[in-house]
Amino acid sequence: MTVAFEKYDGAGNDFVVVDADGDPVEDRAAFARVHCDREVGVENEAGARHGADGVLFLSLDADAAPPRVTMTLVQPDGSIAEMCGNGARCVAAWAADRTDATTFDIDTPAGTRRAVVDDEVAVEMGVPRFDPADVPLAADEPLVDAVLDELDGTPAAGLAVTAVNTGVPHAVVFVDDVDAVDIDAVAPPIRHADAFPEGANVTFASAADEGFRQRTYERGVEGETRACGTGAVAVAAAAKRLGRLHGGADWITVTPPGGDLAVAVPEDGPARLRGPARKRFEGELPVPEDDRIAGVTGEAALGADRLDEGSER
Ligand SMILES: N[C@@H](CCC[C@H](N)C(=O)O)C(=O)O
Repeated sequence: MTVAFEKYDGAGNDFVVVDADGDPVEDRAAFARVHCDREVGVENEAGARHGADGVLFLSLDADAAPPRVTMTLVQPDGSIAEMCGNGARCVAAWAADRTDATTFDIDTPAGTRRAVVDDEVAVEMGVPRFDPADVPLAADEPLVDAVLDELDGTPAAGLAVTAVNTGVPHAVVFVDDVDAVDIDAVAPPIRHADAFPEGANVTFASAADEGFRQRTYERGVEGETRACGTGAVAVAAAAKRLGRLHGGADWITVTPPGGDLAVAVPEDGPARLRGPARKRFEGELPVPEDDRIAGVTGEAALGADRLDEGSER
């Protein structure tokens, strides 16, 4: 059995998109594990890049005003993310490709988010939260620019971490140069720290001309992605809290490896995230049974098995 899919990306954060209305995928976690695999997953249009940062299962109510989309992001390890900023922007682009509308309400596990499509896509991201119960954080006080003793003896020792929830938990670390960070070594001890009972995405930021450069190691992907929207908002929110935002501009530029994102974190309202999002290609994908796809090589099955090991938060 196969299912129709489209591939979208938002500033390089890429997703397999499946219309959930009438979709035959019963085991969504198995589907995501197999097709997101960066070695053997879905190929891009040039055959140059495999896999994806997640699968968006979407249900569109085009008759609502504005049209509504229910969004479920299943990550490469099979977990469901409460929110995804670039995913939400891809959702709006997907809905705009199917309707005459330019404004959409997107229902996510983190709440409903309003998105507007023009030459780019802007999405409302909620108010960043620092309270320990909201992150969540195993602490009585917010974790702001603090060194965690539990990181002693790890490659992350001595780094100052700010914890913030921008729909999902982020640990933000400001460094002099994000490109100098050995992210696969430094991020995992923070991502799995006891301070974060549900784990955390780990976002590194360094000051740039009009904002910040960003690199994020994502929970659920268990690796670095080319962009992360909740991470970009986390950088701006943490920078604001720490007095690192200068100039008073409404919007700042946050630049992950995949392209520029614009972020606003006003005093009195939800954060906003703006940037490119577009469809790349489409096709049909086999629906796996028990993490295996009939007719796909043993290498694919090995990839799926390997990802099983990382499926716990
Ligand atoms: N790439 C996303 C974030 C997805 C969620 C994250 N991996 C988690 O499990 O918290 C974004 O653009 O925000």
